[in-house]
Amino acid sequence: VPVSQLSLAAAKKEIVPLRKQLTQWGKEYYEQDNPSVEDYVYDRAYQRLVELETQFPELKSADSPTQRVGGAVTTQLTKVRHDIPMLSMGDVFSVDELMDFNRRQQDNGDVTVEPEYNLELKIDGLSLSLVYENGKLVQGSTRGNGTIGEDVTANVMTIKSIPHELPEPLTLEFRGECYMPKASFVKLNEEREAAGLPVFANPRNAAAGSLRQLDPKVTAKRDLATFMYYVPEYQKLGVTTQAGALDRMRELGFSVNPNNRVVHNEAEIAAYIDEYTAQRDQLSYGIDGIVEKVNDLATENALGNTIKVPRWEIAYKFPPEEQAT
Ligand SMILES: NC(=O)c1cc2c(N)ncc(C(N)=O)c2s1
Repeated sequence: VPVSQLSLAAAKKEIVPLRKQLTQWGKEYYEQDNPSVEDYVYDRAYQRLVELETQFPELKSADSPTQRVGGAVTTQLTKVRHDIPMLSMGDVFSVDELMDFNRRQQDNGDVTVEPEYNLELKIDGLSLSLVYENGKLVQGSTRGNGTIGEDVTANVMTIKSIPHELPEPLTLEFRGECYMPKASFVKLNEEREAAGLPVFANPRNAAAGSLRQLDPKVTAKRDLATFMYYVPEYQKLGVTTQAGALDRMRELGFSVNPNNRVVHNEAEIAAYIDEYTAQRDQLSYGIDGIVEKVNDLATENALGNTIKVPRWEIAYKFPPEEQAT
């Protein structure tokens, strides 16, 4: 039933169990790296809760999953505060919705947004922050709940694609995705099966479970990989566009996904989405969508973020894959 046709009583009846269900799923996803439902199930339920709370603000409650970015952080790893929050992203599920987002973004009233976007693959892993001081890697951390993450410095030191030292003495944070290649995931689960250990449900959980280890020697054996994609203080890189920032990260020795593309209109956006929807199964790593970013970084800065998500980037999520029988 559309939220607009619900009575307050009916909304209350629906919102309570929905909130409990999302809190439970959130715990599984953020704390146990073992969600019991596909992302799209969670996303759809979350969207419904947002609609209900928007239509009936008197039903909003501080402990609602919509009032927190990400889940709670509960592991023995030490905590790290992200001075610049690691935000999640808004989602859209169709090209039409994506075009609506772009139109609203351009009609925002005070920031002129040139229709030039950088499209990137949305890697199915977990967010990673790397901090360098004078070109040396000093800290690695997870997103956690967006403000408080977990320190995984010793673990990231074992990941081959992460440079310990940059060719320039930069003091800067770099963000990206830590993921496990599909082939490594299959091999790891075969080994775990043979050893009578519980298997991981998907590569994302395997990456999260492998990165958030207390023992770096375990991480070292897990064949983790990275694609770096964002520099919060991009001004220090001497670039003006997101595409330029990716090139600079390649120059610095980071692993950066090669499939980004600068586009200027709906046809090019739709073509990119079709291309990678078709290629999804052939890629050696998991992707669950596309990330569209405003290419001009000054514009990105001017647009800024809402309390929970950036205004300058959006995720287009693929329809769920048919589960392999
Ligand atoms: N802001 C986020 O939560 C992002 C999440 C992701 C992801 N999982 N994969 C790729 C990108 C990208 N290329 O920007 C982003 S951005």
